[in-house]
Amino acid sequence: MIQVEHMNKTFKVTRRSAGFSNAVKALIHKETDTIHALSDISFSIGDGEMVGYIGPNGAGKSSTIKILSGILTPDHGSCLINGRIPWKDRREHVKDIGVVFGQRTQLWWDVPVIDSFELLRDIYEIPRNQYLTTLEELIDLLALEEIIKTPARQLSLGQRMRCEIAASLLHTPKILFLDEPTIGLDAVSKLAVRDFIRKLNRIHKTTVLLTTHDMQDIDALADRVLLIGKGRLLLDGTLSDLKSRCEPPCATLDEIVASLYREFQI
Ligand SMILES: Nc1ncnc2c1ncn2[C@@H]1O[C@H](COP(=O)(O)OP(=O)(O)OP(=O)(O)O)[C@@H](O)[C@H]1O
Repeated sequence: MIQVEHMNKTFKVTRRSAGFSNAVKALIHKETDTIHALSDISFSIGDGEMVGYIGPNGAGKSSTIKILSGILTPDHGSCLINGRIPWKDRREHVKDIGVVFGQRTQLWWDVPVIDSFELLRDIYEIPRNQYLTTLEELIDLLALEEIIKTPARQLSLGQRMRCEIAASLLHTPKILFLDEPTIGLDAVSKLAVRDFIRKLNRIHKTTVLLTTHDMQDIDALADRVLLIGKGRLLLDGTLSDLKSRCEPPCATLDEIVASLYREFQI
């Protein structure tokens, strides 16, 4: 169970003007701007739900995932995941969650993927028998047999993403956070990733929170959608709720979402 209440997050950034003299001035007198990444965000997600978290660039999606993963601390508000506060109970919390950031890797670049998996087994202290059973299932479902002995740097993006997803699940977490897992993937790889996430949810009842700009991911995977814009939660409903808000002639999900972004001026 994920419970987020009145969560706020700001970032302070140093204001910089172009030119050498301004750079010198900035060394002496720093001016800062405050970015309101998240403002009063509340939602809850039940066990086994698959929820899409959508919004335009800079809306606050990754900041939310980082807070839920325990990487960032919010300024105000509460967040409880399976009864734990992510950034305070990090050691225990990470055993319950898997995280995939589509734009980053958790695999060691120069070693065969299987060696990264072994290292993760040590880090998560996964009992060997449990590890071997999970690994066998992941190799099968994600078709990793042919690529598992290859160093991550030699893999295509689609192959690497399948390995990233496997890496995030070796410790059989109950919750999976996916931040743009299909970014840059070709049609075949996207379908493989979507198919796997559906199976994972069906077989293991894994809770999935998915951020993406690909509305076909949402169509294929999300039972429920949270729409965020400028750090505020604007909609929480099913995909049909979302579709019903758009006046015709919205034909595609992209058009529906674009019209919602216009409606909410985000
Ligand atoms: N470490 C940081 N320092 C300063 N500002 C940040 C930092 N991380 C995020 N922000 C700002 O917070 C806001 C929300 O960013 P966030 O990455 O959460 O958005 P997002 O919805 O994931 O965007 P995208 O779809 O482009 O990935 C943006 O204005 C961003 O510039």
